[in-house]
Amino acid sequence: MSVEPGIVDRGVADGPRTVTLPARPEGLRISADDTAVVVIDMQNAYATEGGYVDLAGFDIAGAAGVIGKIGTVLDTARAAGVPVIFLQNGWDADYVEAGTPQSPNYHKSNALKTMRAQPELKGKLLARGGWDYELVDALTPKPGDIRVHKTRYSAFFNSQLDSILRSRGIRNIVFVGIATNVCVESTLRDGFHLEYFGIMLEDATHHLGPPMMQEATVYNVEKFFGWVSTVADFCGTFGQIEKA
Ligand SMILES: NC(=O)N/C=C\C(=O)O
Repeated sequence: MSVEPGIVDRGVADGPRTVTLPARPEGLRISADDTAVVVIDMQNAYATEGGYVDLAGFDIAGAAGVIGKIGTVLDTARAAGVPVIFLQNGWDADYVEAGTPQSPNYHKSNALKTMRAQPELKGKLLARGGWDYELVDALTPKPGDIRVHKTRYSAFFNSQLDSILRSRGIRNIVFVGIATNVCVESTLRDGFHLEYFGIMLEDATHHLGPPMMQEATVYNVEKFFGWVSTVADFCGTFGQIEKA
């Protein structure tokens, strides 16, 4: 249902916790009461030199730049009483959760491939309990934030995420994190099929691979799976809301 041209409004009640978030292709009329921020995989593995994607040969130069932006988004969300949910990607220390050679993950995961090529890294990459798996220091969760473990690219697959969101009445998910074109996009797409409204803050996400990967996901989200907004627009709207 769209009551104003250029605004998607599914009928949320007006009130001090309802905002119109500027986004593409339309603005979204949403309430802080049914919105959560989901932070995808801001772990040393993906955002710190010496972590998995760096060791696997990806360029992580741009990753550090999103950490501060995500911090700003999270401060705004917490002040507005919007739940903050951190996803952490990886497996148990014995890699049972990573799958056997019968799993495509065994063959496609660049972390598993890197450890097979460099056996001295075994047990270090994306293993729960280790430095690589930990969230970057600057984004340490605050009291009230929620952490969710995941074992595949989509945060909805075999995780607690869906029930955590449903039990809080969440309908809108604001996505930040790494990597735009892998775990962010996979999760936003699965969320679409589960009837969540997915909003990606484009300047608080970072891609793996060439810059066109960021552009491709922005295009996909805007055109097919959700909405694209920015840190300034999120903070400019949700920043006006006070905790209930
Ligand atoms: N967090 C991600 O987007 N991860 C991408 C690749 C991987 O985990 O191997």
